[in-house]
Amino acid sequence: MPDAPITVAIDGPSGSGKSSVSKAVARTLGVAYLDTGAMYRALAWWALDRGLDLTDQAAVARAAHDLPLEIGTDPDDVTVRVDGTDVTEAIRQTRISSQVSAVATNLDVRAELRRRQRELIEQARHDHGGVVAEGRDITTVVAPDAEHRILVTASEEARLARRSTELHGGAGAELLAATRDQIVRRDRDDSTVSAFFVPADGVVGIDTSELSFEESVQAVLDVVQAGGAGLTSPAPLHTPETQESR
Ligand SMILES: Nc1ncnc2c1ncn2[C@@H]1O[C@H](COP(=O)(O)OP(=O)(O)O)[C@@H](O)[C@H]1O
Ligand SMILES: Nc1ccn([C@H]2C[C@H](O)[C@@H](COP(=O)(O)OP(=O)(O)O)O2)c(=O)n1
Repeated sequence: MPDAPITVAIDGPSGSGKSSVSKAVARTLGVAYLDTGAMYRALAWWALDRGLDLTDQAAVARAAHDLPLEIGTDPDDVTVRVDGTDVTEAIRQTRISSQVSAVATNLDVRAELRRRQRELIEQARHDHGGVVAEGRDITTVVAPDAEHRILVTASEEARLARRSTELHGGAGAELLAATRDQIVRRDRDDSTVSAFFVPADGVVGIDTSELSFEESVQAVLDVVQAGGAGLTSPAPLHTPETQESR
């Protein structure tokens, strides 16, 4: 645990590596991990489960206020529950990925989830000495006062190849085409409400296109340590075998 509470805010487009890298960084620093994208996904899942039309902005905003969400902030147990149902796997389905932007571009939804995210960050700082929080607007809107702010990017080509390999086990032409909607179209929609392609003032950009997973984790840790994480004894990096992917 760090000497003084830290928040590491990490943003980036889909497939840049922010979730897997953030989780590994949280483990290494011994702090909590907050996947804010999982909160938008959980709301999309719940709204669909209740038969809502995701384009009905008022109904989805009401659902955001009522959402009975429990989200784990332990990097080794990122279970997401909605009204007691474990939706950890279900929220990663293509059905959700392809529709979640309709929820994430709803400004009333964003205000409510932002409020919850700030509470979770404060609680993690108090209970666990800090948090690595990742998403699209953490460095700019949710936690602009974070001790460390990083934008993780990668070329469109690298991001498509990673997601295709993760979802379909390969990155051939057909598989890349099938993945395009989930990366390119979704980022285009999401970028209408958040700026996550270019680092804002004071945010450090890390391009992972040419980096291995371990190098990406190290690059983030270097930024945190250069900024003074107040660590007593950093834990060793996790080996590739223990890396979790989604
Ligand atoms: N630097 C990297 N090099 C190669 N693959 C990576 C790298 N970072 C992440 N990955 C892999 O790419 C996939 C997408 O990463 P993920 O963390 O889910 O991205 P994001 O949260 O930005 O959408 C995962 O399978 C992950 O293991
Ligand atoms: N802070 C955030 C986090 C995610 N979102 C949106 C953007 C995405 O379409 C969804 C899901 O985010 P998630 O990070 O799980 O997406 P990836 O699959 O990692 O690209 O939520 C957001 O608008 N703001």
